[in-house]
Amino acid sequence: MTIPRQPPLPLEEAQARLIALAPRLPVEHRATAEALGHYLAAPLLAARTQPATALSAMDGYALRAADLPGPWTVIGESAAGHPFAGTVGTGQAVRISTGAALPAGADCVLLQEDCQRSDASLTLTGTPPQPPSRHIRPAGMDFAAHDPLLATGSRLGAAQIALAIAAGHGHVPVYRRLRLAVIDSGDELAAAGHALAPHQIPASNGPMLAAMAAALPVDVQRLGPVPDQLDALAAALDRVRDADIVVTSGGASVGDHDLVRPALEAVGARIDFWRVAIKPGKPLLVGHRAAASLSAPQVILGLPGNPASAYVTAHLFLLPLLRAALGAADPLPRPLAARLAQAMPAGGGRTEFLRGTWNGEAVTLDTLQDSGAIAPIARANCLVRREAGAAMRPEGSKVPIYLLEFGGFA
Ligand SMILES: Nc1nc2c(c(=O)[nH]1)N[C@H]1C(S)=C(S)[C@@H](COP(=O)(O)OP(=O)(O)OC[C@H]3O[C@@H](n4cnc5c(N)ncnc54)[C@H](O)[C@@H]3O)O[C@H]1N2
Ligand code: MOO
Repeated sequence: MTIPRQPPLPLEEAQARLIALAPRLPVEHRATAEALGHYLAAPLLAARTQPATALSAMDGYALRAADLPGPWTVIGESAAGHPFAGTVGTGQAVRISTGAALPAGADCVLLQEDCQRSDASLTLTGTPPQPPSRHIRPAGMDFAAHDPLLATGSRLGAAQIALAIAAGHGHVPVYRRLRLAVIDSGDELAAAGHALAPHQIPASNGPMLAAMAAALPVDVQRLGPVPDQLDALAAALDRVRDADIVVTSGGASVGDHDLVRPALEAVGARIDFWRVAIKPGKPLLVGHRAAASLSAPQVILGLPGNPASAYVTAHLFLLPLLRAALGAADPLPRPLAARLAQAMPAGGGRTEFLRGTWNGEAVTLDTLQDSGAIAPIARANCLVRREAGAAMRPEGSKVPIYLLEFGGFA
């Protein structure tokens, strides 16, 4: 099967078509403490009220605001985890610590710095709290039972895990971990750490792509480097039949040894589209094939071999595909506006993603934008977007940038 030669797709259309192919993974109930990086498969409602009862926010004395300015008689203590059993009556106070339950009858916490205690008697020496309830956290201040807390598709980071656990959820519904196969291909490639002849280079794309996926709940299987032979590539694709998603790098272009497309056809995959109007990354290839062991067809993403092309297309296509399959509500990278520290030359025929450095105020473009260069992608902390045919932008103009976090680890 050959695909008709069509013009490269516009970026947004290609991204939408790829995301529409994302396999939906089965839902599982995972221990919340072990769900870091997963996306919620259902909305999370509070299963309890927090705090369940009014608590003191400070160390001091719980008393009745109507009794101000005192004096009081201290009748007991409420410590965190050890509430006072009785009721605070007129002229009475209870010693209270931060996080302890406010005793019945009390509606004011006086800071210990603002009073003086001698045995059971307590007198005001400073300013009473204004309003009197200032140091009290009312029941339900954080959330109440049945409150919606996190929407479907929210990602569980440290704070979201804390919230889910505080809201009474020991387990959360998430999609199961995704199986990703990463294949390096090319006769010139040698596995990391091997001695190299001058015509060889280390296969760096596979480890790079695996590292980019590692921040997501993904199990990565790496293969290769696979030689530029149709049967070797087809055999590698056969070995990864059980993966939810397969990503290759290299061999996606028009050269005599660019065999990813024929290999996909040889293993019965359907090509969805080939080539996107972006620089770097034009020869991107997308296909899929049915697999008996999978509930959804496997998606195969053929990234270009040039390291900067593979890196940029992984940000624009691979990570969004993984996020979509894992249930993200918002899988595409989101740009922010940054000021150019220098003029940006006019754009060419494709939408470009230039390697740059943003210092919090302005963005500087790398002087080396060759898609075969790895040093600039390691220096960059952002990609600067330049539309096809864009006019020259003077220094100080606002341009869209995509932050790369820590070398793509986000
Ligand atoms: N006549 C044309 N030539 C090329 C075109 C074109 O339209 N017409 N497109 C160019 C563009 S754009 C790109 S991008 C590259 C991509 O080609 P491939 O995806 O087929 O990649 P390869 O040729 O296999 O490799 C390109 C380059 O990258 C190095 N490479 C490959 N795999 C790895 C790896 N795993 N780790 C590190 N480096 C890797 C490889 O050695 C090559 O130097 O095609 C242009 N050509
Ligand atoms: O698209 Mo290629 O990635 O320009 O070098």
